[in-house]
Amino acid sequence: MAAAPILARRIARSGVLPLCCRPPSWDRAPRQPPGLPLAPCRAFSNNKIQVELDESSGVAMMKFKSPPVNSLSLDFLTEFSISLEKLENDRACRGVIITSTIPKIFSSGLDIMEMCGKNVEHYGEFWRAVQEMWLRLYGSNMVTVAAVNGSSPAGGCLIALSCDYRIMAENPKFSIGLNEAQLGIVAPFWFKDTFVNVVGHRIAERSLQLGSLHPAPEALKLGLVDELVPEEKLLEKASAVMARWLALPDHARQLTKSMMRKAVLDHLVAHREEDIKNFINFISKESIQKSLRMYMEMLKKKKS
Ligand SMILES: CC/C=C\C/C=C\C/C=C\C=C\CC(=O)SCCNC(=O)CCNC(=O)[C@H](O)C(C)(C)COP(=O)(O)OP(=O)(O)OC[C@H]1O[C@@H](n2cnc3c(N)ncnc32)[C@H](O)[C@@H]1OP(=O)(O)O
Repeated sequence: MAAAPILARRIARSGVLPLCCRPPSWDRAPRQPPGLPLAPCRAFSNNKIQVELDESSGVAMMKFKSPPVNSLSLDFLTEFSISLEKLENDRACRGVIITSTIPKIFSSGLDIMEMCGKNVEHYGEFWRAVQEMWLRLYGSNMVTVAAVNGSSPAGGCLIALSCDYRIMAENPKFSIGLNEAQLGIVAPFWFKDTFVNVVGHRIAERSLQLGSLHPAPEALKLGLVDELVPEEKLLEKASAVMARWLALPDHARQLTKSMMRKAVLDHLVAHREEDIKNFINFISKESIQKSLRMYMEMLKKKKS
């Protein structure tokens, strides 16, 4: 995936500072008092995502911190891809736990405002960033564990589905699923394939057609998440799961993961430009724009 030049152009246009141009990122970990041994921890943080790598375990903790709801805007997606790329290229990093700093929300999915009332160039750029994020996460060599500590609709669910293991807080008020149909839009084939690979064809077909958001206990029954734990135990459990996965030799686990995911990844790589065109045609339709506007209005009314 030769994404670097594309990312660089996008960052330049979006105004988000690339990590490589910021003050040396690995220096931003808290300084140790003199005399104490250095903690084997490196941290970097950008506007919307914070990452801390524990070098002794090889595990990075990635926390989404984009209020109010961690929606996946173009800037967020760019930062996410850059963070994943940095960790992927860091020999000290073998696994990443993904979670959120926002109470009750893991991620609200793609930022609907990025898909409303914009021009064709913007839609193309946005969709390429969505693809890139997924290609990096689903195709990652690292062990990826989602610690889902809040609601996780649509694109948020895709992030969790793209990880190797999903642990969710056992709060029945938190829900997860690919609810695109409820917005009057269609989950693209690679969202669908990722979903099918986790829950199987029948459950995916029913859930996608109904645009279902499954409360945590139901998500567990369907196999959409692997386990539920009390919220306060989520990160501890994620670390324990990570340690179990990291006990295996990397090369064997990585080759197995790649064997399981290759067909789905290759499908998008082979049809990337066509997929972007389809998205642009679809999202530019007046009827789809109207559905999205109505959905946003409904969200706002729900508040008042
Ligand atoms: C043929 C096919 C070819 C190609 C493919 C074509 C199309 C595929 C296209 C797109 C695929 C999209 C996938 C997606 O991810 S779409 C996004 C789906 N997301 C949702 O439905 C989530 C909606 N949000 C909620 O349900 C809730 O906000 C919540 C549960 C996440 C949080 O609830 P709260 O009560 O805590 O907070 P709210 O008051 O509702 O929200 C706060 C604030 O945030 C705004 N907001 C919420 N979600 C989004 C979002 N996804 N994007 C942008 N903005 C969002 C919300 O409006 C509030 O704003 P204000 O404070 O009122 O300004």
